[in-house]
Amino acid sequence: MIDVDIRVAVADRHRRFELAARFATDVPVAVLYGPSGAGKSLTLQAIAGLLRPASGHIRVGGRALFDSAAGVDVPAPRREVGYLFQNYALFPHLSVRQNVEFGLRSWCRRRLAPAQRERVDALLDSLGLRPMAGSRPSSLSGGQQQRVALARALAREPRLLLLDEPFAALNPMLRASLREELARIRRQWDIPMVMITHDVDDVVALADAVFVYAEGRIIRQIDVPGAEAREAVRTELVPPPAREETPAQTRLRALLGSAR
Ligand SMILES: Nc1ncnc2c1ncn2[C@@H]1O[C@H](COP(=O)(O)OP(=O)(O)OP(=O)(O)O)[C@@H](O)[C@H]1O
Repeated sequence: MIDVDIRVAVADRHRRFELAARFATDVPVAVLYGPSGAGKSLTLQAIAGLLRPASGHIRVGGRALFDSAAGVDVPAPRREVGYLFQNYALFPHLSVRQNVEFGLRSWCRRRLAPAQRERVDALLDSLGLRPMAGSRPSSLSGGQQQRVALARALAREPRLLLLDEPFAALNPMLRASLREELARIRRQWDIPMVMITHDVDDVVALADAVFVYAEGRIIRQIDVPGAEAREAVRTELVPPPAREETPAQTRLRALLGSAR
């Protein structure tokens, strides 16, 4: 179960944004969906421990990661939450294997334990990365880089995986195959996921519940209880038909037309 109820304010010199996100779910794949700038990434950052809410709580599997009333704020590295960033954020000077092993090493523990080595090998195999384990990320395709980032996020045995638009940088054909791969990986490693996407096809393929954002709030929850409900979500998420043209729009269209 993931249980989030947070209020966060971010501001720079010119603007301020307030997020008040609240959702609780125990589905395998929860999707955060909504327009750009609605507060989805800030929600993931707060869950990962990269952004401190002003108040509220974040609980994963019954464990409090943040609770302002109880004074709990578990540091990011101890949250056991994997985070797959939009741009993968791989280390360019490390090989594929070193990237995957990165989170398992520390300054005092240079060698991996046998169980950790086994997990890294299993992840490299499972994601088809073994042949390129010694290569640098720059020599890999976008889809391969995405798999390295996924393997790295899974290597530390997270209790929850956060994915911020994991397919955004990929071409449509690759997206379709990586969606299937992600669904398989999720089942194989049995890890719940919270994923941001703008792509209704991602929602249809993967989501068990959708939380719809607008202007810093979750305005709607759509449950996807089974395979037959999947396609129905598409119609729920399609934007409403355009409103009838206003008189001002008609004038503008006429002006633009006559200017040609
Ligand atoms: N440090 C900051 N200072 C000021 N505003 C910020 C800061 N970080 C984020 N914002 C603003 O907060 C709002 C929500 O940002 P967020 O990244 O959560 O949006 P999002 O829903 O993930 O959008 P997208 O789908 O485009 O990634 C945006 O308007 C963003 O510009």
